Amino acid sequence: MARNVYGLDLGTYEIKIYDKKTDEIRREKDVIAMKDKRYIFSAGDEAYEMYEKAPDNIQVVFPMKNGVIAHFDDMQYLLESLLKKEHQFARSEYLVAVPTDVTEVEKRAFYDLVFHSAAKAKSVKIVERGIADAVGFGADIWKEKGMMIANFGGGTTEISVLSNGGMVLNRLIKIGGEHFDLAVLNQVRHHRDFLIGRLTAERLRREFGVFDQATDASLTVSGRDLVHGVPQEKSISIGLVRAAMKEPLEECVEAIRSMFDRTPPDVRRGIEDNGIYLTGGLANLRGLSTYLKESTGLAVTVASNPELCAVRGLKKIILNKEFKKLMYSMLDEDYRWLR
Ligand SMILES: Nc1ncnc2c1ncn2[C@@H]1O[C@H](COP(=O)(O)OP(=O)(O)OP(=O)(O)O)[C@@H](O)[C@H]1O
Repeated sequence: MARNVYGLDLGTYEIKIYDKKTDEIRREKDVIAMKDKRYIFSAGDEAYEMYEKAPDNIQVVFPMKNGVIAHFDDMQYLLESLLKKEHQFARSEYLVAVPTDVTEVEKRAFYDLVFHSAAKAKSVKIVERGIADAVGFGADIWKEKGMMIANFGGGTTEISVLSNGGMVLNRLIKIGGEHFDLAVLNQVRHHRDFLIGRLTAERLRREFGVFDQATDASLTVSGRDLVHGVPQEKSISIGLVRAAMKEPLEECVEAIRSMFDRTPPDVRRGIEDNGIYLTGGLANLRGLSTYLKESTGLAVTVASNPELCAVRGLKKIILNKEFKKLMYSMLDEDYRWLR
């Protein structure tokens, strides 16, 4: 008998784990800190705390890149160290949310990560992340004729069109929170000759958001003056931060529009009625829903705690037999049903 069942949403920014036994959702930053490029120094939130503050011999590494596993061994270590905090995680069953628009090799890596880890999984099942999101949102996925889910995450934006419990269209764009942060960082460097860290850039975009009436706000942040090479504090205006986010935002809107245009007419009608459902942590960005509404002409609804929507869906799928057919094993012969 399996000891426990876990739901895993392995994000570029944060890992979310649902534990059936305790009925809890845990989240931890998807980061490890290495010492002298050889030893693991710390993992998860503790490692993230060291980002941009660590001494030279400590390297802070993000094992996921653009929604897929970039450093397999580091990711495996991180997952194991998170699961070890649980009791008796060996011989458990796992349900993993995986982006749809990735290669088979990338998809397989999610499976191998769990199956061949010290977790000694009893079984590993996969569910498309867009579907987990829809279930987490509370949609009646079997009956809905047309739904569009846009998951704005830390490293990617995944757009899914669903109908009657199946995926009709899906696209993973390599634009997420970290790209917005880099855009802000570069904008501040070019226009103010001032170098800020990525975490400061994240703070600026979280503070200002992308859309509301405010035009004269500013925030004083620390960085390095590039003309004199000294640490300084400077006031950064809302206009500069929002100008930086314009380009990545427009790319996301363009992807939503083109997917909507490619959607079959019957499914489209459903989307016109329901609007777009926003999930993923970046959906918390102030003004994003208004911006998308204005630029696409569709209604927009943001999930509550949108970053947890997919893992909430995993929980429902694990607990509820009616969702059983949404999961599949990569060992099943028909696992390529989406292609
Ligand atoms: N209140 C907020 N305002 C703005 N951005 C936010 C807020 N809360 C979280 N975020 C952003 O959400 C992103 C993380 O979202 P999420 O946890 O869904 O990503 P992920 O699942 O790890 O990444 P991905 O889905 O791309 O693999 C980060 O970039 C973070 O800055």
